[in-house]
Amino acid sequence: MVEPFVQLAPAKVNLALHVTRRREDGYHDLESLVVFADLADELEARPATADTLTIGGPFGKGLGTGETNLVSRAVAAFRARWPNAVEMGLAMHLTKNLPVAAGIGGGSADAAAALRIMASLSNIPVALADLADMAARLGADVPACLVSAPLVARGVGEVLTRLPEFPSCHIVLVNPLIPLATADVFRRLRAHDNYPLPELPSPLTRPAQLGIWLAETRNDLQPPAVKLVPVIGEIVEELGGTQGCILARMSGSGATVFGLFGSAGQAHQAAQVMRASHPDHWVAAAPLLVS
Ligand SMILES: C[C@@](CO)(OP(=O)(O)O)[C@H](O)COP(=O)(O)OP(=O)(O)OC[C@H]1O[C@@H](n2ccc(N)nc2=O)[C@H](O)[C@@H]1O
Ligand SMILES: Nc1ncnc2c1ncn2[C@@H]1O[C@H](COP(=O)(O)OP(=O)(O)O)[C@@H](O)[C@H]1O
Repeated sequence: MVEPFVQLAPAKVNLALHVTRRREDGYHDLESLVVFADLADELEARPATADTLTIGGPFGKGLGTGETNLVSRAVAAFRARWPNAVEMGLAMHLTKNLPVAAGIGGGSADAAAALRIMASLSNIPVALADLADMAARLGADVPACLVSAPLVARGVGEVLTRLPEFPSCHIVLVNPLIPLATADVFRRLRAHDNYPLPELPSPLTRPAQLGIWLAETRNDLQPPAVKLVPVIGEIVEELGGTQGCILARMSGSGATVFGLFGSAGQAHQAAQVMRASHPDHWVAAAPLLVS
């Protein structure tokens, strides 16, 4: 049996997300502090006669394996741009551990993982800038997911500034398992020209410092999302009240809510509290990826 090529597709968390402008093309410019959790989908690839995709894992059910899947789209985009770079076919298997349409970029992370696999198997050198360009065409969050480390994203997500250092933090994610379409949330947004992110402290090394900065920021998509799914507001309040929680807020366009903690113990305790009061929600705790 040939060992598969494996890439993790970590969950994205928008610690802050300011919507700064509505553009002519209908999209919105954002400024977002984006981090990634040590909690991921897993993509495996084995040499095969043709490209195929199978899906398993707790959130794999109902997710199409055809050309609408972001993994298939990423592989097809890579092959169209560099037709002879990867000569063998690839049997891919996606283990879907992250809820779908949840504001934590699972699909985008899967696409980025597929691009990483293709680039690592390529027999010609692929410039990172070309890969990032392809990522941006697959989806607004895919360039950030290629990096999977703390960064500030601007534009619709294609202008990235990596952060040189980031405090060691832990995160709790709670999702009520109500999928929320990004387009619906933007459609409900009333204020389109909010102020940009304040300047980050430098160096940024302590969770408390991050907490002070985050208190000056928002997720502008949270109010419209709460209108569509009111339980998001209740989760923010409850998670925010758990011991040691620096900040609770919605990620992306929702419906996942994160709680930020300075220690693993506090995060696991908060996760237990949330599991006990919401046995029907998805609850996970993990460290943030900081390197
Ligand atoms: C909001 C964010 C923040 O990280 O995360 P998610 O909630 O999706 O995880 C992303 O910008 C989401 O990016 P992505 O998921 O690729 O968005 P798309 O599917 O392309 O967007 C669906 C629709 O939402 C609106 N949209 C999306 C992004 C944006 N910057 N402005 C918009 O107005 C557009 O109407 C678009 O047609
Ligand atoms: N591999 C994939 N995993 C998840 N969603 C996918 C995938 N491929 C395509 N999609 C589609 O992308 C949409 C956004 O999914 P996802 O990235 O999980 O959410 P979000 O953008 O809210 O973070 C879903 O509605 C889903 O139908």
